[in-house]
This record gives sequence, C-alpha cells and structure tokens, in this order.
Amino acid sequence: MKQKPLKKQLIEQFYHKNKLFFTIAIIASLLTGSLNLILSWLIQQLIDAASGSSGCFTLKTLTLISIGFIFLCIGSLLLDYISEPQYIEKAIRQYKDLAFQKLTQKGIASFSDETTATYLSALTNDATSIENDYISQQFTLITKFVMFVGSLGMMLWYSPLMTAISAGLTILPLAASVMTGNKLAPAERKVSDRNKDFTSSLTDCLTGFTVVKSFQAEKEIFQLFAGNNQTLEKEKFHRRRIKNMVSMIGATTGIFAQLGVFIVGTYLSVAGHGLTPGTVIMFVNLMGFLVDPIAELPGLLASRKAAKGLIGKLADALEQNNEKDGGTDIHTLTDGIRLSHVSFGYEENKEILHDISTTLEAGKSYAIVGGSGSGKSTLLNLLMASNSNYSGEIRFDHTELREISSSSLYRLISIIQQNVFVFNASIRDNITMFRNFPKDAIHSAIDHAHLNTLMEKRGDQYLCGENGKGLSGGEKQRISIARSLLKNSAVLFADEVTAALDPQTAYQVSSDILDLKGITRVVITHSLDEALLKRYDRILVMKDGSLTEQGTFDELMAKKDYFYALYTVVQ
Ligand SMILES: Nc1ncnc2c1ncn2[C@@H]1O[C@H](COP(=O)(O)OP(=O)(O)OP(=O)(O)O)[C@@H](O)[C@H]1O
Repeated sequence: MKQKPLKKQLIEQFYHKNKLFFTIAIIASLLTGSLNLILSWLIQQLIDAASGSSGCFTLKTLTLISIGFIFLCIGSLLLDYISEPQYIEKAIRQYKDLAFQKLTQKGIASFSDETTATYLSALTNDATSIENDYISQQFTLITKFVMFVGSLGMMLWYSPLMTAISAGLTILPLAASVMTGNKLAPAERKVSDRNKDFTSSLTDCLTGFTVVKSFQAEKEIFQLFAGNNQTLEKEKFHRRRIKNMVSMIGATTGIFAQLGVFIVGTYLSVAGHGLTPGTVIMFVNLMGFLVDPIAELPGLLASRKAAKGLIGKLADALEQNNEKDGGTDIHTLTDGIRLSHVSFGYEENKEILHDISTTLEAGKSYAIVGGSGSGKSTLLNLLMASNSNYSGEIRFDHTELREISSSSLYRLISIIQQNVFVFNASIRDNITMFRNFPKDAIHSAIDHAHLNTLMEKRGDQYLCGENGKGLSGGEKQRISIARSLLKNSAVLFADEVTAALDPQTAYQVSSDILDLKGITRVVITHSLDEALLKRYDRILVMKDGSLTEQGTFDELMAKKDYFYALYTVVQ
C-alpha cells in the first residue's frame, strides 16, 4: 500500500484518536460565535424596548431571555475549558512524537549529513508556532466564520438596504488586509530559519564550553552568540511589525467602516426609513463581526499557511537524504566480509580509497593502521553503509552491502567510537540502552567488558551525568563494549577508541576487545604496541587510500616495508 506523504501524516496527528475533544471544541467555537450574534440581537431588543419602539419583546421576556443567555455563555465557557486545552495538548504531543519516531527511523548515514539544529528548532520553536497558528487557531477561524455568516444573514433579514451600504463599506478593510496579509508567510519562514541558526550556535557554545574556557575565547564566543541572537530577534521584530501592521490597518479601517454604518443608519432612522435605534446599534455591532473576519482573515490564513509551511519543512527534512534501504535481511556472519576492488570518493573525481580488496574472516580480529588521512575511518564507515556510492563489491557472506536492510545491518554490527555517548541515566540503563535483558546476560556483558570494579564501586543505579561526566574515558569505553556484547553483535567496529585514553587504560581497553571471542573485530588503532599488535589475526596497513600491506605483525615486520617503517618511527 502506498504510504501517505509525511506532511499529511503529521497533520493527521492533530486529529488521530483525538476526535472527541476536537468535536467538543468545535461545538464550543460554534456556540461562542452564535452567542455574539445573540448578544447583538438582545441589545437591539433592549434598546428598542427602552425607547418604546414597536414590535419588540416585553422587558420581562427579555429578562428571561438574558438569564438563558447567561447560562448558555457559562455552558459554552465550560465546554471550551474542558475540550480545547485537552485537544491542543494531545494534538501537539502526537505531532512531536510522530516526528521524533520518524527521525529515529533515519539511517546513521543520512542523519550524519544533516544538522541537529534543524530538528531542535522544528521540535521546539516551530512546534510552538504550529500550536498557536495552526492548532488553536482553527477554533478562532470557526468562531469568526459563524459570526460572519450569521451577521450577514441577520443584516439581510433586517434591512437589505443597510446591508448593501455595510457591504460597500467593508471594501476598505478588505482591501487593506489583502494587501498586508500575504507578507506574513515569508516573514514566518525567515524566523524559523534564524531560529535554526540560533539553536545551532547555542548548542555549539554549550557543547564546546570547556574549549571556550581553556582558550579564553569567552568574548569571541559571546560575539558569535550575540550575532545570531540579534539576527533572530531582528527577524522576529520584523514579523511582529508585520503582524501589528496587519491588525492595526484592519482595526482602523474597520472603525471607519463601523462609523460609516452608524452615520448612515442614524440618517435613515431619522429620515423615517423604518430603522429603529436598536436596529442601528445592532447593525454597528454586526458590522464589526463582518469586518473583523474580513480584516483578520488574511492575517490568520497567512499565519496558518506559514505554520503549515513549517510542518512541510519538518516533513522535508525527515524525508530528505533517506538512502535507499536494501531489502535483504542478514542475521549472522558465517564466512566473513569480503571487499573486492572497492574504490570510493566523497566528491566526484576525487577518489579517496583506491581498489581495496581483502577478506575479513568471521570471528577474527583485524587492526587497521596507517598515517593520518590515509583513509582508515572512511573504509570502516563504508563497511557500516555510510555511503553506497562506492565501486567494486562489499559482501557480508554472500550478500552485497547495498542490498542489506539497514535495520538488520545495525543488528549485526556494533560500533565503538572515540567519543562514547553516555546518557544521563543509570550505568545499567546505559549498558542496556533502556531495553530489557535477562540478568545473566547483563552480568556476562559487564564481566567481559571488565566493568565489575565500576559496578561494585558505584552500584548499577549510579547516574552517569550529562554525557557521562561522572565517568572516566576508559569507563565510558567499557560501557560501550558492554553495550555491544549485550546486543550480541556478530561484528564489532572500533574507531580509535583509545586515542583519548592514558596508555595503561588504552592498553586495557584494546586488550578487552581482543579478549572477546566469536566476534569479528575491526579496530582502527594508532597505538603501535607490539604485544597488542601481535594478538590481531591480521593487520591492514593503509597508505594514501590504498591497502598497501596486510599480514600478521611478524610477517609485516619481516617484510621491512611501509609497516616496518611506521612501527620503527613510533618506537
Ligand atoms: N566527509 C568527508 N568529506 C570529504 N572528505 C572527507 C570526509 N571525511 C574524510 N575526508 C577526507 O578523506 C581522507 C581520509 O580521511 P579518513 O578520516 O578516512 O582518514 P584516517 O586515516 O581515518 O585519518 P585519521 O587517522 O587522521 O583519523 C582525508 O583526506 C579526509 O580529509
């Protein structure tokens, strides 16, 4: 079945399982509009009764009607109180939940090409605009629509002549609002873009706090922040000014129109054209209900369109860069990973990896070594399906990587990186990644990742702090090893995990990885330690994007070639 466009799906979340409160909120809005019309009629009746005009209800009847009116008002307020906040809360929550779910379905490769600020802004500031200008505004539109249609009907009923005059006078506010209203949508989009820049710079400033302090760059970083802050606020100021201008012009021209109706009505009443004083006042009131929607509608519709634009912008971001997912599921790695004549470049005509062929046998351990910029990470990232624009073949057993579904690939492989992300949750939750596992499995993972000492010292409910600031680098690495073990991955990729660790911890963590049994391990390492290197089944040596040598430590040393030179320089 063809899936609905994401924008449509996101909009549908406003109503999904939320129809009851939405319907009650609509009834409350219809009632509010009708009550305004009833009030105008009631005022007309009361003025005419007071001025002794013929054909109106008696004061006693009008008093009873007024009491009924007050009860209706209370009922309408109660309906509104019960339904609208509930509806809005659920609508915006479901919208954000769906957006976040779609976000988590993105592949690692497609997400790494994007900026987090896009989503931060979309799920915070933009969501607030959508809540105000789309979700809650629906009810304002309904109330205004009822008031407009009702006023027109009542005016025609009482005096077609006065209605024609009133309609003529509405041209003024109508023209003014049409001219100003459509300026709002581009302004709203610009604010959203600046919000994204602001969020992005703020995230940078906070994440890089230590760097800022240690380089005493407070002034410079403040300037960066202040620049983005100023640009954003200027854009918001611009939008506010347009909004105010739209409503100011609408209101002023509306007052002129109402005054015109009042003057013409009084003239017709005095000249004996059958208009009572109450009817003239009612016309002035109804004229307001006629002018108000006309004056405000373009502004409201423009805001609504702009909010819809923000939904579209989020949908586009969620849909963009979605790499084609292969349809084949793989569950294990029996033979290994085979690379045949793999070449790759990030940009066209700029090849980074050249004609790489090798086989990584299942269950064995491999070290990738080489100078800086030689292509080690690029090669490892390709194995994690970071990009499918390579030439040649990468086969997991017999399946070409491009054909493997990303979900089954992520199940098969685990990645440990230099910067382990640790959530501000317990050590246990960080190991299990908030999922349930049998106790034995957790203990075994803790054991094999050599986390016992930490667990005994802190307890498994110890809160790790924001990005694990309560843990050492080695402890974080071990947590990520335990995660991979618990996940029961057949393949483990490690990208310079020990680069930020002291030599002793680095040695221990590398040794922990080498100790793992039955897992295919591919480890990028800069530390050329003989004892460790000797334990790898094979060492792949990269030079300028080519796999220049491969073999065991002893074989490579005996060759006395590039690896030998690399190793002896370090010693
Ligand atoms: N996303 C990218 N876009 C364009 N070029 C890139 C990208 N990532 C890496 N490169 C380039 O590809 C080449 C290989 O980089 P890579 O990170 O794979 O090397 P490396 O051997 O892992 O280096 P190091 O040991 O310093 O981490 C470098 O010239 C690098 O500038």
